[in-house]
Amino acid sequence: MTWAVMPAAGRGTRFGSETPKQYLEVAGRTLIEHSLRALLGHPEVDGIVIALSPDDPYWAGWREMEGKPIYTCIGGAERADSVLSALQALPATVSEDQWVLVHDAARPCLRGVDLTRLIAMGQADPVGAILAAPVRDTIKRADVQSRSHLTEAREHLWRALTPQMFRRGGLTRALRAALSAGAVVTDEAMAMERLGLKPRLVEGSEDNIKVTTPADLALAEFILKRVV
Ligand SMILES: Nc1ccn([C@@H]2O[C@H](COP(=O)(O)OP(=O)(O)OP(=O)(O)O)[C@@H](O)[C@H]2O)c(=O)n1
Ligand SMILES: C[C@](O)(CO)[C@H](O)COP(=O)(O)O
Repeated sequence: MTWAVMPAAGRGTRFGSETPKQYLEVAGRTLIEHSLRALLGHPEVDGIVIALSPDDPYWAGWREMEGKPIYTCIGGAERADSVLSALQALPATVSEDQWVLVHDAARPCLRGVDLTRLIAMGQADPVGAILAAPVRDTIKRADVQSRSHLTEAREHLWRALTPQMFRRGGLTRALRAALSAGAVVTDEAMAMERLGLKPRLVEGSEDNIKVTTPADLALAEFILKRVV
């Protein structure tokens, strides 16, 4: 069985709305509620800790959903700080060896079949696993004038998604080490990679999008009304 943590303390600056994007509504629910239901509706997820911004007036105050407990904590300045805060706020009954899923509140389109595959492959792996999507476009590396000067070999390029699944203790130690070294850590796998560990990439659905800009919100609505 697994627990989950959800970084939901962002302000959505790239989205540009007064209301933080995780509280915007699509297909009848807020993004955070879609993301919570995708996790807590899965039979192998036992409960969740959500990291919220300290002055969050939008949080609905749920204490359970789909019969699973919801706890909250205060997030931090960066996403990694929020994830670490939520890991530390997990119940004491969640042991150091227990698997934990980290999923963005801003990814409302997570499919149950992808979560099932991630949990199965992650639990069989010595390091852990993340959902990811193979890159389908040609990738260019640009110079300072935004001119293309190199084309990356794309057969080994993936886009990292969430959830990302690691053992509570190992991920906590990896994030603490990265943050105390002042490293920029944009996902959990990066913290593990810094320690020389190689998380398993588990192919997930292309439509498990992260809502970052208004165009993404319209796409999320289309996806949620059709296939998820
Ligand atoms: N200090 C932060 C920053 C982000 N997040 C969360 O991490 C997820 C992914 O981050 P992102 O899409 O970058 O959200 P924001 O930081 O809100 O967006 P922006 O960078 O445009 O401000 C989101 O669910 C966001 O709420 C968080 O918990 N704590
Ligand atoms: C964790 C993540 O969603 C994987 O792609 C991504 O790194 C989050 O980046 P953001 O800039 O915090 O949205």
